[in-house]
Amino acid sequence: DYIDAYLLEQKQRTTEVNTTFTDEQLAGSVRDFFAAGTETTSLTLRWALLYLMHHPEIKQKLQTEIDTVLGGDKPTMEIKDRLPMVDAFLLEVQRLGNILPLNLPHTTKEDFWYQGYLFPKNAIMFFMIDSVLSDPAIFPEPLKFNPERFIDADGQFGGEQKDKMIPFSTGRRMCPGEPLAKMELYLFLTRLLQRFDVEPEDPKRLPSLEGTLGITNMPETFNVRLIKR
Ligand code: HEM
Repeated sequence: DYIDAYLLEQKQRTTEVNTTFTDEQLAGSVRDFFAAGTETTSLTLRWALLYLMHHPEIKQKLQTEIDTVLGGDKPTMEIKDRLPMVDAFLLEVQRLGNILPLNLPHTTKEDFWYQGYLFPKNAIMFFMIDSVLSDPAIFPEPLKFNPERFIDADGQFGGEQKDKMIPFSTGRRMCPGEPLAKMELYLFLTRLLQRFDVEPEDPKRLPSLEGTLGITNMPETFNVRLIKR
């Protein structure tokens, strides 16, 4: 669909001087979508599996919610709002899994001063997502895995802490894939927990929750048992 829309737009701009709708630009955007769209969601799901193994009581809550609302029906976007615990769990996974803690690099287009510091033109800057997601002033007990922090007084997905979550960054360059990523995470997790129990290979030796920091924050390789329900 994206390529179709792009090619149509390109056709309408054939007479435009210096158009950015070039074949090279199209190849670059498609490559970006693959790079930015596959590793991110799969990495988040790997963190989700780890937290499910570490918190069987939360897994149980999620399965009860899913069974009560869906029974055996397929999850759809229409009923998503009726699964607040699923949303809260995924957001807490995004907070502690924190897959892009350093964000992506940005460059200053011109010199500017901020709080007495000069940021020269062409400086490479990282707006650290981690400085927000692990801030105890925003998220009390930030190291504690606690999806309920995103459940409001009415038992719905909401509350102040939810509004402070920025795993997709903020501003004009924030992730354009946010709606797609959220849809994928919700559909995948809900269907998985509806069909399978997620168990560690050895309950006495749970896989580590320590991440390895590169461009992304990646969990160590681990095994998981998926048992048909
Ligand atoms: C859990 C999943 C994802 C997370 C946490 C995530 C997070 C991010 C972050 C933090 C940025 C940098 C924003 C900035 O520079 O301020 C970004 C950029 C981007 N993301 Fe995502 N992303 C996810 C999934 C996706 C998906 C599914 C797609 C598309 C299929 C996507 C496409 C992009 C693109 C194209 C950019 C670059 C935008 C630009 O530079 O203007 N992302 N993402």
